Amino acid sequence: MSRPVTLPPRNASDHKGTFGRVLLVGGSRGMAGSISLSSIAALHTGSGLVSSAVPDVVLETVAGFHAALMTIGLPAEDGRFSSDAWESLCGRVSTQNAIGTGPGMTTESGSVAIVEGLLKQRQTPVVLDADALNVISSQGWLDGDELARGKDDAAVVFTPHPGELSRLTGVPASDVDGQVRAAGELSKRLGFTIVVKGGPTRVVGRGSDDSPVQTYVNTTGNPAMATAGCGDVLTGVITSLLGQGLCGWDAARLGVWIHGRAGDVAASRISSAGMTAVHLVETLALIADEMSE
Ligand SMILES: NC(=O)C1=CN([C@@H]2O[C@H](COP(=O)(O)OP(=O)(O)OC[C@H]3O[C@@H](n4cnc5c(N)ncnc54)[C@H](OP(=O)(O)O)[C@@H]3O)[C@@H](O)[C@H]2O)[C@@H](O)CC1
Ligand SMILES: Nc1ncnc2c1ncn2[C@@H]1O[C@H](COP(=O)(O)OP(=O)(O)O)[C@@H](O)[C@H]1O
Ligand SMILES: [Mg+2]
Repeated sequence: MSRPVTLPPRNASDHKGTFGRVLLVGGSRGMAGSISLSSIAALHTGSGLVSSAVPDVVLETVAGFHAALMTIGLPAEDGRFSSDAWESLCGRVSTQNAIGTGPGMTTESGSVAIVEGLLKQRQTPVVLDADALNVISSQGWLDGDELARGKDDAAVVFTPHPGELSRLTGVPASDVDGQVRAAGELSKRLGFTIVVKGGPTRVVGRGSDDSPVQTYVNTTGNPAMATAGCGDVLTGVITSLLGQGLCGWDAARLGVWIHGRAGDVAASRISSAGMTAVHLVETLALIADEMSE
């Protein structure tokens, strides 16, 4: 198996705290499934403690998807985060080993405040996906270098699909090479790791502060994964691996590898046309040990 990096084996003395406390922030009325998939994916790839912070109106729905999940209801308006949601969330940020945000959260004012708050803090590693990326492009936050990460700052990982990457960089989704180049420039300028999703997925970033920006081409995954929610699952996987102590570059490479591997196993056990993101997230639990030494 050509895993890009491995996790250490579990020791007899390990406890849930050993494997990280992570938080997934997102969802809205109508898109409660997205952040639930991310959260369950984090549980199924080894995180010790997983919480979902969601608009209060969808708390019961999200909690009902998985008994091991903890849920935090944040202030909501019209089914989505209201502008004071960040105020309720910000005190929890430093208690987490990693945070993933974006799936299903819309780009309204409550989400803008959450994404801004998570980008301004530099202590907790973050994964930004879906509407979190759409907020960043609509606000023009990548225009300057204000968000650039230094060597003591926690990792930032972006997980755009080609449509989201086009909004971030202006390079059309049809220009795959141009998108990877633009992601490389962004990564070099800001110090982020960028997952350019597709078939195949590429990870652009650097392993350490002094190494140049590199591109890793993933070897797993298939078009059976072209079904709603498979990207939401990836958000949770990478968040989980950051929470287990991997750097952005390693978490993203191992994350896309195990995610694609689960997609390959699910497609062969179910069917290419019939597998869904629910099958994908269930399969992750069956094969998660393939990430370990
Ligand atoms: N169960 C749930 O709750 C789920 C909720 N979800 C939530 O829905 C929200 C909207 O997210 P989204 O990704 O569906 O829509 P959007 O950001 O408008 O992107 C689509 C645009 O990009 C373009 N595009 C070009 N190439 C592409 C490519 N390879 N892959 C994908 N797109 C590609 C594409 O072009 P076209 O298809 O027209 O060719 C189109 O113009 C978000 O909050 C998300 O988290 C989902 O996660 C699903 C499960
Ligand atoms: N043809 C394909 N080959 C390999 N992987 C794919 C293919 N189509 C989709 N995927 C994978 O599925 C995921 C889709 O992500 P995304 O578009 O964000 O979905 P969603 O927002 O519905 O969850 C990505 O990880 C992508 O790499
Ligand atoms: Mg997505």
